[in-house]
Amino acid sequence: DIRKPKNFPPGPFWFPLIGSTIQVWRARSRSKSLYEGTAEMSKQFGPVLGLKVGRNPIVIVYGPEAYKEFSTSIVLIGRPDDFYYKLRTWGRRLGIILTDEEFWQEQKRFLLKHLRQFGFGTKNMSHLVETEISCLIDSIDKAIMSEGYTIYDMERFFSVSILNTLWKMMSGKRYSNDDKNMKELQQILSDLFKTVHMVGAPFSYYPILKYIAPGISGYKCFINTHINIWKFLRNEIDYHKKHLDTAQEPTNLIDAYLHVLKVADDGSSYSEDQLVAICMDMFMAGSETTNNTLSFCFLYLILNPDIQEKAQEEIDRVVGSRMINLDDRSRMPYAESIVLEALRMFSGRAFAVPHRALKATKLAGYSIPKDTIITANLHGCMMGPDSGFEEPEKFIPERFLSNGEVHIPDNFYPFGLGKRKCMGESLAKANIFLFTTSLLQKYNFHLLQESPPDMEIVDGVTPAPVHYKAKITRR
Ligand code: HEM
Repeated sequence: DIRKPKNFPPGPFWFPLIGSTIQVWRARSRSKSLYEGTAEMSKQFGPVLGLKVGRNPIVIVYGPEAYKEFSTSIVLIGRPDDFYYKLRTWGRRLGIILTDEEFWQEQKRFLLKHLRQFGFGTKNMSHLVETEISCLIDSIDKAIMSEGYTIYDMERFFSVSILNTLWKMMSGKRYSNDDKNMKELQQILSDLFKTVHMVGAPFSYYPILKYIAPGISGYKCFINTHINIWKFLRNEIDYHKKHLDTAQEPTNLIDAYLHVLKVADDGSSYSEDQLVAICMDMFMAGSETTNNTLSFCFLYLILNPDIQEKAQEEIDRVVGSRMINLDDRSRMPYAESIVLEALRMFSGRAFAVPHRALKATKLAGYSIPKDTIITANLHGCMMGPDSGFEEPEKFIPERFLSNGEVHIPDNFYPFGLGKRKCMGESLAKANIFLFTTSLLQKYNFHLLQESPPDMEIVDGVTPAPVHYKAKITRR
């Protein structure tokens, strides 16, 4: 314990070499997930928890007050060396150069400007999502036709459609709902997210595991996923390079980037590797998050038919049978409250993307040395004792309504706060709103009596409900 930095946040004893790994591992095994395990530790040691896993000091904040101070700090805004912590070092060795944080601001500005140009956060985004919904509805209608109902495995129900809404802006391309390659790629990504964790993976803390237990430590899965996604992105970028016409206005982000690359100075942050890195980050950040939030949403909808009915009453009254678009959102507070409650259910089981201290600083009066990794267990803000949400485990959309209008409490930050706030908030919310309402407009979602959903949560980079099925009938 003597090696703890002075005034470091309180936490369990640090053993030589392994730090507090055993205590974290025990807490996780007791409560079945890392978010619940570290929530227990935060109750014991306080809202700013000091840990050490392997060689790495890690601070985990819990609860609204500590979270606000952490995420609005102007010092705690770095990312770990590599985006998903030590894991990415291996990506680099494989030739996958990842987004360097010095360049991030310039790249982020570029990304936001151009994604907007291709539809992000604009009216065009509504059309883009509507196209995907129409395709999904066509395939459900076909499946329902013969028997009058269909049964879907909800784990991958939305995945290709959701990725398309992002990929259309990034690459100008969409994939069919049953595209085998895309389904496979997403399955690989989803497997990785279940094997590793936002705060790292066993092999990132104990490199020896790569050699003695490549399977169990998640190492094999990590390498396979990166190789597969990297190959996919490289092919995509090569295709764009081959067909690039600089005389034409670009119509997607990859082309816009390649245009800039042609005229960029040597000293700028633009490079082809950087483009691969951006695509990789967007691919990783943008699909599983929204997909899993929708999985939580539909799980609670099939468990609560009365909530489906209330949403359908609002849809029928406000929209009728025409296609729903984003302009309808302001007139549909009940549907909007379902979106917010689904986001609470997802992020209440998640950790924020880890940050790194750019220099030594203070947090809640404790000393945080330079390069300490800090993350937030969002359970504290969404479901914890200080969250302000009553009966937090229950799906109650009405908690976001006051006098019939949407009311968002102060400590509700599913997309983070401050400089490192999520870039995809508008797309994620648009997708969750439009997919949920458009499907409820046409269908009822039922519990499958013979295989009721297990209410366990799959722990990992992005939490998800355990695999469940739903029976879908026309309304
Ligand atoms: C339900 C869906 C989503 C949730 C709950 C979510 C949540 C978050 C959170 C909590 C962060 C970390 C904030 C921090 O570090 O303080 C984040 C970062 C990020 N998200 Fe999302 N996100 C979602 C969807 C998306 C989508 C659709 C995209 C892509 C368009 C996206 C792109 C990003 C990026 C690029 C970052 C890193 C930003 C940076 O480092 O500056 N996210 N997200």
